[in-house]
Amino acid sequence: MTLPDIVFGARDLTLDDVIALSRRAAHATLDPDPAFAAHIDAGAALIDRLLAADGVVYGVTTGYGDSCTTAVSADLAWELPRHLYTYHGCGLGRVFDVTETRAILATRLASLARGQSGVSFALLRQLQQLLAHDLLPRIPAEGSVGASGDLTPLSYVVAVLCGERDILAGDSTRPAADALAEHGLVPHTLRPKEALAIMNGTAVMTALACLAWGRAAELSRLATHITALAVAACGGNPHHFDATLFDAKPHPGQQRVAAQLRDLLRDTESARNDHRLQDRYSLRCAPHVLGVLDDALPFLRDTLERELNSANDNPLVDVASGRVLHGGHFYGGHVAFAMDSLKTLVANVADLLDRQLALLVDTRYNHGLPANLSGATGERAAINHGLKALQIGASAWAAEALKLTMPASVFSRSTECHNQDKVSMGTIAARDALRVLELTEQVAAALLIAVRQGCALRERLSPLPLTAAGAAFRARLDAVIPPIEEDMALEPLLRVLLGLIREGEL
Ligand SMILES: N[C@@H](Cc1ccc(O)cc1)C(=O)O
Repeated sequence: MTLPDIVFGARDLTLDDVIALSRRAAHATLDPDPAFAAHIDAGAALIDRLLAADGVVYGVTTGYGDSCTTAVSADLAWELPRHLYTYHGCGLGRVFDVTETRAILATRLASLARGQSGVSFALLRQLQQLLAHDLLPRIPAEGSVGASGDLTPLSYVVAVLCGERDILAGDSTRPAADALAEHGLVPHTLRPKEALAIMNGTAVMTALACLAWGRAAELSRLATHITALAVAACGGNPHHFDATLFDAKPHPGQQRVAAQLRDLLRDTESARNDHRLQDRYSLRCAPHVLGVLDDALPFLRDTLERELNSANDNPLVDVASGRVLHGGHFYGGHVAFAMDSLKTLVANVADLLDRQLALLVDTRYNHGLPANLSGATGERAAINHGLKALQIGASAWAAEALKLTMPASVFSRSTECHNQDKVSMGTIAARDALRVLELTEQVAAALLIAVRQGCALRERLSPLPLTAAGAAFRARLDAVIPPIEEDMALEPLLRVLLGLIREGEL
């Protein structure tokens, strides 16, 4: 199968491009137009010219950050970049997985391809080659305050470009030098500003944010489908999602969720429930919970795509005016806000689904279904406990997700001798968001089992109010989830479902 090309330099990148590259579902290339290479090299040439003319360029002939008042002599300027990535080699924590690492490389390349970072085309080529050959730096996840960019994690990218440190190799690692040589790549010789240009930006948090956004969008759709089956299994009321009702409070995302529920649930007069006109909130207000996420996603996409397609290091070069522009675009405040918001929105989905499960297993609220949705009958019912532990597990995962919603951005610390005295913590927010997504996907996996079981049990009592689309989703679940008559250890099934959720196959 030939993969589609994503041509860096030819157009802006989308979130979907980053996701595709992270899954190796697309191939990274550089714009072959010689004008692109010339445009990039013009930035590096400007640094050379300024250096020759007045001898002082920040981060080239000076120390870094607070050390910018320390002069570096011309003969040491070429050694300086190696020191930058070397002293930042202090990351800890888990190591980013292959998907995250590919997204990080793609995100940094997108930024440098703007041509405002004063780097050479050869550096872009080397970065593109890492992606093309799937040579992925081993990057520890912790140690960035998210302003000054993701200095420490990105130092691992620079090191590998130069043939130092390690790349990922299955469950292990191997020396980058060997891997580069195997692919006929020569370690890159950094020009004076190049290490700073790679490290001094928001690529790690932005890459993680792109992946988180994709998973959240997927989850929003899945949670809506789960809700439809939860309403059906619980003997709930499809009329809660009436179109006229939702026109009265027309948040577009909320309306989309309600419309999707109408698409899945049949609201006939006979489906109306005379003795219980109003269901509990986790069913009745599902569009009001899921709709907030759905309404936020387009806005968050805009924010993240702007960051993705920005020159976000410091200093920047403006070739047209021949100026070096000193600023703070490495500050990831927008990504921090996006991820702090996203994790709250997603954790609310975990909570909603957990509450739906609590209704389904409880004979006081599930309107006629057996306790814990156990399928066992007769004498055997006494020893079977059905989904009792699954509900406890879902509550544990939901609680852990909710606990992680503390905003990261408010924990700014003054760092680096008070040069970086206000920082974004965007990378921590993005890592939180990914963890919250993981936990919420676990809750969703539990609900898939519960609604599949609940629908089968409800059908013994009355027909399900499902449309063709609703029935098709139910059939999809029936194909992967067995009915649970006798108690079973559900971990293997949960892991299969998690895989399907993450591949977007439900
Ligand atoms: N982010 C700083 C540069 C910097 C780089 C490395 C450091 O260790 C500290 C600071 C700036 O551009 O102002």
